[in-house]
Amino acid sequence: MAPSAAEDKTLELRQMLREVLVGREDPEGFFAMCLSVLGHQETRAQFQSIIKPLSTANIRLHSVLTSIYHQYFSKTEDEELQLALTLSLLEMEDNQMLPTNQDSQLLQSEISVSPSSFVQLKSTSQGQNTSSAPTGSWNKDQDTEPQKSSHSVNPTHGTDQEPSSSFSKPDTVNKRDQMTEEGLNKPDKPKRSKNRRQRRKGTGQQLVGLSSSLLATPPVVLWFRRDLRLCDNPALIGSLELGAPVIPVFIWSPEEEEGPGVTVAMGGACKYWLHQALSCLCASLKRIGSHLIFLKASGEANKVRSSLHTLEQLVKETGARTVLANAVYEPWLKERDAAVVSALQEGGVECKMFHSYCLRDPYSVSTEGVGLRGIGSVSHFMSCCRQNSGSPMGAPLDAPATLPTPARWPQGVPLESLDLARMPRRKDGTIVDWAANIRQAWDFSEAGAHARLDAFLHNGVYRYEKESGRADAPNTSSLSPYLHFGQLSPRWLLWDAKGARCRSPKFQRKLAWRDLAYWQLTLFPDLPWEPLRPPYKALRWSTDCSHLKAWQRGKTGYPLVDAAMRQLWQTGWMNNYMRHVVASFLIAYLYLPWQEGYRWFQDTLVDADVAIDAMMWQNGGMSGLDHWNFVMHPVDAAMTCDPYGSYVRKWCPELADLPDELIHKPWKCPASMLRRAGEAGGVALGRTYPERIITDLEERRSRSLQDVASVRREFGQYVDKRSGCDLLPLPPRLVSEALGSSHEEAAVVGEGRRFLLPLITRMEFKYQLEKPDADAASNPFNAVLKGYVSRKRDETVAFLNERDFKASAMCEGVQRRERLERDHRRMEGLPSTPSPGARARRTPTAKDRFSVVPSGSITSVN
Ligand SMILES: Cc1cc2nc3c(=O)[nH]c(=O)nc-3n(C[C@H](O)[C@H](O)[C@H](O)COP(=O)(O)OP(=O)(O)OC[C@H]3O[C@@H](n4cnc5c(N)ncnc54)[C@H](O)[C@@H]3O)c2cc1C
Repeated sequence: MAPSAAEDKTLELRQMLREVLVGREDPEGFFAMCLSVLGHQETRAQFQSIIKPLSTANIRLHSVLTSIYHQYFSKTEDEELQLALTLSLLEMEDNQMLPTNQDSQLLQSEISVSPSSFVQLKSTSQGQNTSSAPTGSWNKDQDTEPQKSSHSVNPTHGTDQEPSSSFSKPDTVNKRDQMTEEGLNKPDKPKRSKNRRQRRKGTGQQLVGLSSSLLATPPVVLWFRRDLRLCDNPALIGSLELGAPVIPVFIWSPEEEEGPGVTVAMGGACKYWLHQALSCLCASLKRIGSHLIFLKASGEANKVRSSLHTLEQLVKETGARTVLANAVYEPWLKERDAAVVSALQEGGVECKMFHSYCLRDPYSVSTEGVGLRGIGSVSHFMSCCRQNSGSPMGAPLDAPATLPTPARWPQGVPLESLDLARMPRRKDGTIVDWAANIRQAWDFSEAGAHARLDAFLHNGVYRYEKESGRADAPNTSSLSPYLHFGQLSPRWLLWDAKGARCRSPKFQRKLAWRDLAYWQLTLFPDLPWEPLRPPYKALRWSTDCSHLKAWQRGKTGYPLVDAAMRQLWQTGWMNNYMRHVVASFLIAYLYLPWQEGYRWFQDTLVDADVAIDAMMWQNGGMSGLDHWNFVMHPVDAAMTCDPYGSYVRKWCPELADLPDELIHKPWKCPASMLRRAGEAGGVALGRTYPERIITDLEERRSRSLQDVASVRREFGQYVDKRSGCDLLPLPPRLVSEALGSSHEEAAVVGEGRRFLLPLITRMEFKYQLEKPDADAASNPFNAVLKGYVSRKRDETVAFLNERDFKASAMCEGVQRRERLERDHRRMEGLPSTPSPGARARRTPTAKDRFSVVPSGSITSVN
């Protein structure tokens, strides 16, 4: 009887084990191979039996492999598995799990871009999309029939073009080596990713090389937008599958990006990044024999049509019959894309969109079967994804080795003429190079993204779970700008994060946060400017421009806030914890409207992202779907994020000589200490470093709470009488999901009756509603987060763990000694000693030295 497929795989892995034994493969590579061939569950079940022969042949190797296995399937696995399932990652198709040595078979089998990556703009349900996915395939028979020195194939695909010319099989090895040199294929990857890379190559890298006769076929326009990469780019691979020359273009259309409201979609820092990223992408395309055409959206007064107009001209000029792109999800851009697709298709041009910007297409996420309770939290969002798991997202795709070029390139404009990296000129004609520090801080290329990812997975990720808030150490990935501009796909990131030696569930969850933001934007297109909770629109916000300016420029007199705002100004970035600190300061202490913070971030962040930024500022501004359950104190927060003051020393060098204990509160320094600090004559508050712009922090907090209580009372119809929660007017899409009706029906129902949903609401606000004039100090749910509380808690937990362990070890030792003593006395016929249980005991209290009884209250951060 022929062996089953599963037996085949096990056999093959046993053979591979020999390679490990003779040192041709390393243990990690072998383990990665098992994961890749057998999948997660099977590896877990079978790995021990596969490596069993080693337990006699090479015990050391056996124990190394066993420890890799145990490390991988550690106790955090369940959480990870849950996340992966949520994101449909584990449901990959079999042909994506083929091992390295089946690559050659892949050449002959159908190669397709993951169906789930295709998004049809006209349809609303993901299910419909899959059926019409682009399914370029290789003709097996022709592929094996060499024509001169090349293989000839006849690609068939879902478009009305049927190119019949021949392909030449490319020298993928050389090309791949070349790519590796350029850093695109991540030369430093640990061995475990090698197999994955080769597998991805199977799905994309062989799809290259055009013979000259094919150049006569109509070209494909590959429209780059926020997917400025070669790796894991479904539209790029989709264009290769069509077997035609490819014209990569980028169209700059600022009005379309901006949409209908005040989104500041492309601020100065982002434009600068975009300029650099485009230049890098162009260089990468040149390395694979292609080119990037830059175009400015042109034409009609009706701005919604300007990209369309440019594309129509391009199609006319080049004779292209197909336009491919990866979808973007801002509602106004989706609308624009829908108009482009339908107009082009009316003109006989096939137009297809692929899905890759988020892990889940936000338009496919539904609350059906989950309900609306807890909406706005990432847990609720993940439940929605789990309950309504869309198509599997498949494995990441490798970059192609070459890209077929057209016989004649269309006319483009120089990148500089898009005016993305504009530098003002001084009167004397010299240029104000405001981006010099940004240039120094970042590598704008796709290779730079991969290098950062690798660096993070080898280093920062080990501290991510506990110390991602530290501002003085690079414990987070800093990948946000690359994700924003699509220089790194979230799928690639998640894939690598899951395959890394140290896997942080908290980090992987961040990608769900990212998806959540896009989902919220699709539900509430005015998220960037309109508070979602109606009462908070009426809050008494400050109009003090001097406060706003001081905040923007890092001159508030609070070193932690100033350091973060200066880091933002100089490098275009700060970590998540610091964003919370400065946002809390703006909103809870300065009473400035969150929209000001949002707009400043949009202008200065290199990762400024309309969806994420708006969601976070809405939440911080108390009017989002979720409420931050904390307010960061501008001084105490430093205990968590900058305990030794090194972050402040870096960004506020004028304070560098102050001692650690006082660097976050220079106003507490004795005058003599200030005078002595610093080389250039000390620190002079108000001169070399600003005085605090506000000093009455506690009072301001109280007023902020009282203001909230007052608007919640005034707009009582938006407060649930029973639970005290804020009520949200539901958008039609959520109503329809809740009622199980169509959007249109829901809109009709909604017109007559507004549906209000209770939202997660800060306990502090609920209490304040009952005692509107109480001050913040007397509110038992006071949300101000004292940095040291969480640190102290961590230390207490660590201490208890250590003590518990030591205590139990000591106890065991004592018991053993007592047992031996008892046995000895029995054998010697001696009287037994009194049992320890008979001794008088006293319950330990918190006052006892080294007591294990924890004391004090603990405030937790979400
Ligand atoms: C007021 C405020 C505004 C923000 N504005 C933006 C913004 O414009 N653009 C932006 O990308 N992030 C924004 N964030 C979220 C977060 O601060 C950044 O994503 C993060 O600091 C980027 O650093 P990192 O890549 O090292 O993150 P990591 O911790 O390494 O996380 C990895 C990735 O997960 C995503 N991510 C992390 N945190 C969040 C989050 N809370 N919500 C959604 N996605 C998240 C990002 O894409 C990030 O790159 C904002 C947060 C706050 C509090």
